[in-house]
Amino acid sequence: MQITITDVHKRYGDVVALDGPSFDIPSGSTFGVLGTNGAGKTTLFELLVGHDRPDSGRIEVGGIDVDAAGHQVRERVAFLPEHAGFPDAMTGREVLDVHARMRGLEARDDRIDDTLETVGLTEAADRAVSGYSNGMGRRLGLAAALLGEPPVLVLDEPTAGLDPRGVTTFHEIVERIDRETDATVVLSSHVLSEVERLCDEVAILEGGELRAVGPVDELRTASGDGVTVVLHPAGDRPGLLDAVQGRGEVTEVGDAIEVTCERDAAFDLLSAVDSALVDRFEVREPGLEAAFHDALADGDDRRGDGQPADAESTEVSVP
Ligand SMILES: Nc1ncnc2c1ncn2[C@@H]1O[C@H](COP(=O)(O)OP(=O)(O)OP(=O)(O)O)[C@@H](O)[C@H]1O
Repeated sequence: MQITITDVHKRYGDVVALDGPSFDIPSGSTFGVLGTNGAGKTTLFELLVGHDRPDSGRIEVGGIDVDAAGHQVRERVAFLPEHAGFPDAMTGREVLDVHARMRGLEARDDRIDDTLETVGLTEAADRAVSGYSNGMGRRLGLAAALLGEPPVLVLDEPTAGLDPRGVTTFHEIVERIDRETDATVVLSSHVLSEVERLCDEVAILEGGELRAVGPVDELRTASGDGVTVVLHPAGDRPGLLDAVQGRGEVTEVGDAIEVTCERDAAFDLLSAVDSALVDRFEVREPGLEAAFHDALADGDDRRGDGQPADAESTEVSVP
């Protein structure tokens, strides 16, 4: 089921949470929403699942406007919020039974058994949720979302806080959903390797704006490889700046001068400077991480500050 996001704006008081992103999420894809902290990912998801309304713009799920027909959309879209809680005294099976009844699902017992199996909670189904680990709780949340076999599944940072084994289990479940169903899965994550593994396409948000969107393979290739040469000038700094000018992207970072260029141009750059001034090389492989940083840097350039984004705003986990 295709999702279309068109020029969506949302403010909370003075804070602009979404500033007009427009993109399509193809039917049946696994789609990643990436971004810095506060980029607007959760806000977008809250609007997408009909929990909140945009100030302007439009989100359509399978051609239906979420704002105009939220109840129809809620039947099609299941949401795993970042922090899903369950009553401690209930068992996993009881939690799913309540969810199934609330949605008026038929053949509840069979569906619950199947879903418990899908998320690997069959053994723990009749234990109280209070004894579940963090990862089991997340899988129970996913099971609740999956019960009605939704055509759209929205997962907000589904693996945040899970240990490596929990993360792997979650990845395997999402991959199985991708393989075995036609569901459109939309997930957010700060873990770029996770998005690279699971997602066909991604959108990159920053400050509520869309910075990049497209198939993971294309973004990865477009990012290209490159080399950053870090120079420590001794004495003639203007002369060194002159020598590197036009040989790459030149940035002054404290005392250092950093020049980023394509791999093939690195030899010309190095022959233009005294090798004693070269502090180190950083070789960048093409990949989603490079694409992510490129997208944020493009946004900085458009804003005209020319500075790399600050440490907080570029926080991403790259295991
Ligand atoms: N209910 C709210 N009231 C006030 N401000 C809000 C509210 N919800 C979100 N915001 C603000 O809107 C901006 C976008 O927040 P959002 O939670 O959508 O970002 P995010 O990309 O999900 O961030 P994170 O990666 O840290 O979870 C932030 O500046 C946030 O502080």
